Amino acid sequence: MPRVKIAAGNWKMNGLGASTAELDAMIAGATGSAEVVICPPATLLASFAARAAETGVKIGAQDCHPAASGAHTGDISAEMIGDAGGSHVIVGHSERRADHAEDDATVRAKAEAAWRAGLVAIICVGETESQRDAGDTLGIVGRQLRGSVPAGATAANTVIAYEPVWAIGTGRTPTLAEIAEVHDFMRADLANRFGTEAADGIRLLYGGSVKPGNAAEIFAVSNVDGGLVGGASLKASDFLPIIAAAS
Ligand SMILES: O=C(CO)COP(=O)(O)O
Repeated sequence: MPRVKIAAGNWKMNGLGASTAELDAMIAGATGSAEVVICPPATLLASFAARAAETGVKIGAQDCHPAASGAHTGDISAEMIGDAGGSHVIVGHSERRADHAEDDATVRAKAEAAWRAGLVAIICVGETESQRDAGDTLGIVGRQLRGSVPAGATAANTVIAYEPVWAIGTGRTPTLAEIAEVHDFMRADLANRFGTEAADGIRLLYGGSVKPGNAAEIFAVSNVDGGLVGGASLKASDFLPIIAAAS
């Protein structure tokens, strides 16, 4: 079965109440076949989910705690995300791996928490520049995949995002051949673990300096099923052409 492409927006620590106008424009303009997921900061999750209800746009969070509730000041659980109307949650973003020392075991626990709450986990992996320079890209991505993606991953509960750390927010991207190499490798690695059928259904997103000008060529690469977009997902004028490129 052909995989429906996803245009996912990660707003990171950006967005205030006034940004609702951008969400509204995205909802109005997202008319193609792509699945659209917008992940605003937690402060906007419930209001965005209410606005996007009954539209084709889905709302996700950017992180969750592994536990369902408890004494974890400042954290939010996957159950809370679902309660607020979210359907997806990003886990293991490189900014969280770096800023909050999240390792693969933590990311795996967060993905399991997402599933427990009925959310789709968008699990991020990707090498740093020095790891790529050392020729270690596939080793790192393979290790992160095996460590971060829990047993039981299916097309329905999991999306993987390959985000080379050096491409995030830099305007630099790997070549199309380099993206293909990693995505083909990830598909094969998932097939080894979960079987061909599950692996064939899991969407593999590319993230890192996806823009209106490069989205179509990146989304046409073998085993690229859409994008996880940071900066260019904040404005409808940038994100709508990216959604169109995924449609
Ligand atoms: O980190 C990213 C999405 O999660 C990518 O960010 P940019 O699109 O701003 O490079």
